[in-house]
Amino acid sequence: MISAFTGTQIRAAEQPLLDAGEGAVLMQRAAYGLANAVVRELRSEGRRLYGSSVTVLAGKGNNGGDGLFAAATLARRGMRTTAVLTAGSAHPDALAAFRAAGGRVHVLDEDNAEELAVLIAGDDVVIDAILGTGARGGLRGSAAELVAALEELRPGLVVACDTPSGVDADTGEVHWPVLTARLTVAFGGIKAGLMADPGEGCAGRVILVPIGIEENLPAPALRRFSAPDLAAVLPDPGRRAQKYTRGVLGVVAGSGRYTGAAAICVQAASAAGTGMVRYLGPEVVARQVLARTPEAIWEPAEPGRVQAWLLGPGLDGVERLQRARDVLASASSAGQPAVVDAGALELLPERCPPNWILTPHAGELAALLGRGEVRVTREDVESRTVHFARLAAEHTGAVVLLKGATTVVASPSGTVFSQSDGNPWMSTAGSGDVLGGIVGALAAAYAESGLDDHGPFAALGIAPDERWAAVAAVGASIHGMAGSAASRGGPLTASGIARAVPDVFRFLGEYRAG
Ligand SMILES: NC(=O)C1=CN([C@@H]2O[C@H](COP(=O)(O)OP(=O)(O)OC[C@H]3O[C@@H](n4cnc5c(N)ncnc54)[C@H](OP(=O)(O)O)[C@@H]3O)[C@@H](O)[C@H]2O)[C@@H](O)CC1
Ligand SMILES: Nc1ncnc2c1ncn2[C@@H]1O[C@H](COP(=O)(O)OP(=O)(O)O)[C@@H](O)[C@H]1O
Ligand SMILES: [K+]
Repeated sequence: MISAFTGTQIRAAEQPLLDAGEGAVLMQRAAYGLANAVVRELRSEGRRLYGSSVTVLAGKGNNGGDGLFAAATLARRGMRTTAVLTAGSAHPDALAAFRAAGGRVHVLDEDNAEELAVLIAGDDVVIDAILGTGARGGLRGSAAELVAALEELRPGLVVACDTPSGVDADTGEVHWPVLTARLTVAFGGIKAGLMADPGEGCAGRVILVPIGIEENLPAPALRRFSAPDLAAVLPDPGRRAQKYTRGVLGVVAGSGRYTGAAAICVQAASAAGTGMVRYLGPEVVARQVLARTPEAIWEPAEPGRVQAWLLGPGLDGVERLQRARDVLASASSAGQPAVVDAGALELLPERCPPNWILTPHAGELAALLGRGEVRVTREDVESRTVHFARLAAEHTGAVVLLKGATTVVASPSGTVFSQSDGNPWMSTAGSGDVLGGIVGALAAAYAESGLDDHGPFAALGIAPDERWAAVAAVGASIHGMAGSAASRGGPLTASGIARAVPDVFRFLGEYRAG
């Protein structure tokens, strides 16, 4: 698992070493890692170090110290180096080292921000070391002006020191302006704000430089499944598997108006390895569902046994909504997991069971919170994704999967997962229905087994009260990977994402085997 931590957690992990007088050693390790990352990045672009230029934007704290020490190393290796001190003063030892290595220093003031921005934009590399985990709020005054001007000028390779200045390291909230980084070099632990939107969008690729505090780190604030973890947890039918042990998913979706949503989510659930899909809906929709997925079973009356439910995609009309309400009530009393999307989100009881997974986008989450008297807009949710996903999980008692470029999953216990495996082509109609089908299929597969203490989630150290959130995160990741496979850099359709799902399972299966 990829782990991420709050600034407070990282600082607490640093404290014993600071108390032991090792602060300078930590900073040297960070600076060395940062300088090496810049060198590797330049070389990977086929550029020579000697004669290339770098400017470090250095704030007055330790983040600026890291940046100045790193720039001193780069100066010694032949780069033309400049420092812009954004707060007048800087870490004394780091500044001395930088000057001793031959670096040039400018001090940002009220009048020279635009002029400096033009100079810096001509450099090959810009290191953003203005603010790190000690930041309170965003950039202000001349530093804000400089960064805003520089961002407009589209500078060369921007490397953020520990975190892009202006991104809240804990939450991913962004205080504009921010210099969008191509690479962020994080020290000791990745900051949680680099794995949640909108912060993740400013961080570029994130690499971790260990600095010797790792043993002191507590349980992470946020986790992400990577390919080996997915391979380890994916349902793997045993030799004597049969369709009922693989998981049966009941689907309440679609209406005369939105037939496609039902067809797509059933197709996706089938593609994601469910043993059987039972479709509950009107005949006119069922015809389309079966035309696309003849393997599905249409249940016009009381359905046969199911292990999990998916409700909501394309749901509309009084009669259909009442059916969904009845199914939710029986799922609740039977203890069955349910994936609740779109139209069914407004049918939720005040408290949901912890094995229900709600899959709103930002607008739907704002509406959901509004029912609990939290008045927020879609934009509010988009700017504080982790905060509002957690709040909704706390209020509803269910797992909340908030869809987006980065999808955040909050469990009612407070745990947060985040996945970012897709691409912007996936923002297309029906894409969310595919996600619903995938998560529904996984919920059915894991309902019978897999989530107990002998299952693969336990083996990854995921606590019992985090496991349904983990299932949702696995679904989000498979959805993103299928989107990437379907897109290969070009447009895609939701059906194309669904068709690519078996390839993702195959890829991960080979990963497991090899
Ligand atoms: N601890 C360690 O040994 C290690 C730490 N490491 C590194 O240190 C970083 C944390 O360093 P840090 O704690 O010095 O804080 P940092 O992020 O540089 O900035 C805070 C400074 O800026 C100021 N300031 C605050 N907000 C502001 C704003 N909005 N706009 C303008 N100014 C603002 C604030 O001053 P104040 O306003 O409080 O007077 C303070 O002086 C961490 O991210 C990592 O890179 C690594 O080297 C490993 C070892
Ligand atoms: N920019 C993006 N990058 C990656 N994935 C995205 C992006 N925008 C949307 N998605 C994904 O596409 C899906 C869209 O779902 P949703 O908003 O419910 O659309 P619809 O209702 O049209 O199906 C979500 O799973 C979301 O995570
Ligand atoms: K920074």
